[in-house]
Amino acid sequence: YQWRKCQRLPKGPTPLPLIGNFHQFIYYGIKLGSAVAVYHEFEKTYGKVFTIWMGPLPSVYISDYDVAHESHIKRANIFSTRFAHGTTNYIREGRGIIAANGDFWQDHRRFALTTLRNFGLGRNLMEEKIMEEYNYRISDYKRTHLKNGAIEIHAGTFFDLLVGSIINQLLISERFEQGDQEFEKIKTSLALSLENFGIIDIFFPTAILDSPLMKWRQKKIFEPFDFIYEVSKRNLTKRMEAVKSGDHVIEDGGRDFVDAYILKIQKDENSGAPSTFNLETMIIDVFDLWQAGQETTSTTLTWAFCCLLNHPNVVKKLRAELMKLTGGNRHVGLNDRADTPYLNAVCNEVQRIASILNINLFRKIEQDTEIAGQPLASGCVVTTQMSMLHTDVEVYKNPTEFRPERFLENNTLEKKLIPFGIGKRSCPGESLARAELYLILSNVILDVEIEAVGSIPKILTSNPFGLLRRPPSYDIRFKPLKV
Ligand code: HEM
Repeated sequence: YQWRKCQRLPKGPTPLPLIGNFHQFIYYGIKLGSAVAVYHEFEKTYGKVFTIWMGPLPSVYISDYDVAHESHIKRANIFSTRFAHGTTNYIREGRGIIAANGDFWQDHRRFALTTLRNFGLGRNLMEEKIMEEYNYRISDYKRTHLKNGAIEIHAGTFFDLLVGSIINQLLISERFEQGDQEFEKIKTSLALSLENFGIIDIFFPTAILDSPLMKWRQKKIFEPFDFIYEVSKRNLTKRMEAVKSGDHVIEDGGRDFVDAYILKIQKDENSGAPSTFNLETMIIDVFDLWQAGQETTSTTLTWAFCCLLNHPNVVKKLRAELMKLTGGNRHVGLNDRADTPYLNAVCNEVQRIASILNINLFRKIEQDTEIAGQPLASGCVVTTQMSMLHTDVEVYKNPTEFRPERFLENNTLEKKLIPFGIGKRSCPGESLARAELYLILSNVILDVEIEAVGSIPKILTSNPFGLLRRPPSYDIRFKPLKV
């Protein structure tokens, strides 16, 4: 069966029955030190589209931009079904946005995009919200973490609180404060989960991962998801009850995502039409948006400042551009984007170096087709592996080097940089994430001098085989700028 199936799939290392290519993966993993290095090793032999068998399931990896474009955009109808097995489907059970498919997915993704856009995603209102949280967080840390006139903070915690509060304000108009027990519990359990998260969590059916057989690892892996779900459920049920009792009045389309969702539930109920919008699906949608919007952006910002601490020359050039633009008299805004070529290049290079997903989310192929002249059998899963694309030596010379100038020297590179994925399932939070990265990075550099507390963190991930490529953990000092 396996041999026959291989004939209808792109070439790849020879799989064994049941275990597929796990043994080669482990061998090369030990030898080369990271999942991305293993993929590149296979790419050397089999080309930019190849198959790796994850146990009995064949998964096809694409590491070429043109092939990704051809499949995920031009033939989006075949390449847009999410493969949501394992932990991806835990709690969600085909609901929400990340793990849903078909009409449910389309309705909920469209609703999320429209609602977030109405609340200013990609517009000035978004900038106001991000800057308000940024200014609040800086003044709060000035109050609690000032040492010899400088703020000393753990970079990851600072960005977690800042980004977590931005998305929380959008969803439910609440900010997290330092020392918030719930937030700390989410973050510590999420960190533990991500450290233990492995390839089996993507490919094993949810029923097995959640069965007594796997009890020994469930607490580590599932705890944060259970907890985030419980917190969302409690807060959203409270809001729903407050609306019913008249304690919370929704005016002018509401002030946040949850208000807009409650209006949508009421509208659908009144119309009597069948609807998938209710309290339970609201909890899952919020659960998805919060998780997808918090860890990703915070991780990227932590990578950004790790890169900048290692490259004071880049900070100098960046600050010179921003000072020239603003005269040091105002903050940088989203309308400045056309006038900040160097800052734009820095943001691009940060996202390339960070490439936060070692393993991108998968799509499922439900009909026989072909890809780059190779057959693709129904039943396999496929993904564009951005972690490979962004480290392709043919596109990015010395890919491990942080050098924003490469984007200024070659304007075709930006098109090939796809940190938010490609096609219909690409990230709906892209404009929010881009705005956060642009505004926070530029305004920190404009406002303060940055310094590592202790030794400068190396630009190296702490978990080269995890799903999320986590940045190093480090403390940073924000010192008043010498004029
Ligand atoms: C730097 C920050 C971020 C990065 C790098 C990122 C990256 C990604 C990637 C690679 C995907 C998968 C695309 C695919 O299937 O090919 C994705 C999906 C998704 N992202 Fe993001 N993301 C970020 C921030 C956000 C934010 C801020 C939000 C929420 C406001 C968000 C919400 C989502 C959702 C809901 C999906 C699932 C989309 C679907 O299946 O239709 N992300 N993201």
